[in-house]
Amino acid sequence: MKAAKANFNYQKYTAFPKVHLPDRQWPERVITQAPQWCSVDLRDGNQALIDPMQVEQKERMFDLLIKLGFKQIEVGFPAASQPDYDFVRLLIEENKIPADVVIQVLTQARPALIKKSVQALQGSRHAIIHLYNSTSKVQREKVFGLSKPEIIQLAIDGVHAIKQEISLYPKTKWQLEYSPESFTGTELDFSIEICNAVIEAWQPKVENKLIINLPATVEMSTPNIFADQIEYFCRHIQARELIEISVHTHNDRGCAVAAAELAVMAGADRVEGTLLGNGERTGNMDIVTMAMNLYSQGIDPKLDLACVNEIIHTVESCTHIPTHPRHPYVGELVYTAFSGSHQDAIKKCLATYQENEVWDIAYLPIDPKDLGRSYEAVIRINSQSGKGGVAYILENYYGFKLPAWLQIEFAKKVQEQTESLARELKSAEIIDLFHACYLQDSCAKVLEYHLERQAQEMLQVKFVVNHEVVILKGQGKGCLHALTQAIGEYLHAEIQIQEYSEHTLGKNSQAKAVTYIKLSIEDRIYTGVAVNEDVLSANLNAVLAALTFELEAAHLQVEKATG
Ligand SMILES: CC(=O)SCCNC(=O)CCNC(=O)[C@H](O)C(C)(C)COP(=O)(O)OP(=O)(O)OC[C@H]1O[C@@H](n2cnc3c(N)ncnc32)[C@H](O)[C@@H]1OP(=O)(O)O
Ligand SMILES: CC(C)C(=O)C(=O)O
Ligand SMILES: [Mg+2]
Repeated sequence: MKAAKANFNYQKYTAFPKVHLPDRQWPERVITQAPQWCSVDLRDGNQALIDPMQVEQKERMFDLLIKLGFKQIEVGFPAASQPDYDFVRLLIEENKIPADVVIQVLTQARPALIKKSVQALQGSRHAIIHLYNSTSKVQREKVFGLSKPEIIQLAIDGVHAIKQEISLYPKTKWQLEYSPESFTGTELDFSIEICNAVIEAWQPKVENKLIINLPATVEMSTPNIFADQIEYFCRHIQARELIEISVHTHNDRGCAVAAAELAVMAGADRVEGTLLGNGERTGNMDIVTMAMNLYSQGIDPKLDLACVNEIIHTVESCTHIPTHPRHPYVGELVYTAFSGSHQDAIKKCLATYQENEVWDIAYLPIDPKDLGRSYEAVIRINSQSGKGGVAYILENYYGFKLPAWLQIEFAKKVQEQTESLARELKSAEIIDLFHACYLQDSCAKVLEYHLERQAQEMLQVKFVVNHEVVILKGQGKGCLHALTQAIGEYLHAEIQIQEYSEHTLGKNSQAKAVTYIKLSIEDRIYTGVAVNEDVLSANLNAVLAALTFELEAAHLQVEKATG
């Protein structure tokens, strides 16, 4: 794209006016149930695409929306394009609309377009015809060149044209949705005036309510101001009991979800949006995010969003718009922690979490498993990670429960590696590094041992050093003590056991034992890790592994001295 010369100048803009509503009620309200959702993926989402969907793609998207549980779906703008018209016909003629689902189509207030839209819907059981016209000052004055009464007349004429067309198809249950398009840029009292005129022209009934949809066609203010607009509208519109208030927010300021949520607190009954937020400019309100926000508060979102991968796949294949890896709830990276303190906190919380208790895990607003994500991706290791994350990987994927001192030691080696490679280390690379550091085949290992319990433990142990068999004998308070005493004599050094722990690696009867040991000779520290079917062998091998280098050096000295 060729860059235009920038002319960054905030003085070109002015603040959006506040709504005078000193006794506003919405800030004290909480959302306790899901609104009526209406998907506009197949219309608003579609009209924003570089290549609008073909009938086959629309079918796939429609099937997904049904699967997720949408009961109202705006399926297109049938007067605008042939694929949109054909798709509506296909849904009706091939009986693809479930009995509890209502389709909706959009039309401008122009007689020819209304006629075609109603024709497209003929034969449907229940349909919502969605009429819109722009009402904002800028649109009235600069786009339409019409006065306020003329704009009202345009809407009224549209309602009458719809009434006339639908009278030809009495078997269909017709519902009207009216949108004063560009509501956010419209004087509130004028929005109310035009909607009252539409109510009077349509004459809604309790059993067939008129939907009045208040769009943030362009998001122009903070969400609290939008909420004020909605509450003001709800309090002043006539026949509130005969209408459903719907909102349709766009994301120009990045607050479409927040605006829709506050609008529901302010009295909206219904919310229009798209899956993952595709739509004009910065997109429509993302229904997945808003529904998951409800879910995360323990509220039934009335949509089943568990099949996240299918949602992403279908949306991407129909829109050709990739999903951001940090997209709320569904992005590839949103349940992943790279940073040390986050990993540590997640690891500690998950360790104590019991199935079916209220979810309360640091840094994870919901359980990734609810959306089919595994914990595998939760903790990933790069140079920002700490011992907690590394320990989590070793314990959860490979069964090694490193003692705290070894977590610290090994995390340093991991960090050296991530820094030198300047990238993430995959879990397989972490276990490889662990093997390379502590579990090398070349470590000295016991061939045979004999242990006799007398006043002290008497140990005889046979192992290979520098390809030669060495036999040592020692005694002590336990086998480890006996072995370090025996090796100490061989090395002419005093060996101290600083740390020791062991656990089983795995859960079945064939589970192996793993021993972690930290030894010291003077101020030198030696770490040993060993895995064996037999706990005693694991203990002995851990000591030998820690001291392999010293044993090899001492063995060479002995060889030299004895010729
Ligand atoms: C905020 C929204 O998302 S609104 C929905 C917008 N979606 C779309 O526009 C997608 C589909 N639209 C289209 O394919 C085309 O615009 C069509 C087929 C509907 C109409 O096409 P055309 O008549 O050829 O062209 P165009 O859209 O430029 O028409 C603009 C005219 O319609 C008028 N108009 C625009 N909106 C409306 C409306 N809601 N009600 C009545 N008249 C309207 C304009 O004032 C303008 O009138 P003018 O010709 O007297 O200047
Ligand atoms: C047609 C209307 C509802 C619309 O899409 C908008 O105003 O954003
Ligand atoms: Mg829109």
